[in-house]
Amino acid sequence: MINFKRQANAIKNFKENKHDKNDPVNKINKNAIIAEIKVHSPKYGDLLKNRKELDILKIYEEAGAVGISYITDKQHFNGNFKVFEEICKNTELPVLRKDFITTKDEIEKTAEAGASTVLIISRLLKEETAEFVDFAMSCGLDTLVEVHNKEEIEVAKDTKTSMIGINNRDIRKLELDDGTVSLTEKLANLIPKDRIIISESGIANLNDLNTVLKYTDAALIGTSFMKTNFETQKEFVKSFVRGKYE
Ligand SMILES: O=P(O)(O)OC[C@@H](O)[C@@H](O)c1c[nH]c2ccccc12
Repeated sequence: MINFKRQANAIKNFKENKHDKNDPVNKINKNAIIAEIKVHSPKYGDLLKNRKELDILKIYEEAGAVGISYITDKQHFNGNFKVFEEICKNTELPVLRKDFITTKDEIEKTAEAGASTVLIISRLLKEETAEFVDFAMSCGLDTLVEVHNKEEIEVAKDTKTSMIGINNRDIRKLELDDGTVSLTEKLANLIPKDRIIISESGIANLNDLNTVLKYTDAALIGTSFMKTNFETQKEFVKSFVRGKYE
């Protein structure tokens, strides 16, 4: 039986369109969207705006997201590990932990929290990237290895990671750049098709989404989902999942 709490399985299943046709949400799902509960961004400041993370989680679930992402980094993104644990406990969707992880202890902690996937940033871990992927897999986690240029794709290809994420933003600029989806267009063809390819960051509208999904299996979106207000958020996310504005 396929374990849908595993992010890589969930995306594959989504793509092959094998989801339960009787399920009213899945029936109309078209695009595999990992929705990020992003409470703060270095560029826009507070994105939560008095809402509750778990309420946003419900909205993302109801809108048909294929997975959830949460940034636990406190310094730049005001993340909170306790909130991350709560998110993992309160959803059947696979949850991705985003942080600037450089120790194996943090990977173990991620697995213990009940996450599905851990982000491994090749720019940070360099020649240790493959070892961190192996370690995360031995803890029962899926891995998303993040890349931003050709050299980093070479590093990612030398690992056993099931998923490779092209970050359209440059993490060295800590999100003060807008990111450009043309980076996905440029780099995606360099990644072998046996890996699940995810386009991350700077996806603001359906045009951007359609562009990246020509080359990738899934898209990871935070800021533009968080910037819509609570009342319209579900419809907005749904429009990305369905690939059309209603
Ligand atoms: O808010 P955006 O532009 O939709 O991006 C989401 C996500 O890709 C971004 O938050 C991110 C990508 N890689 C990271 C590494 C650490 C912290 C955050 C990130």
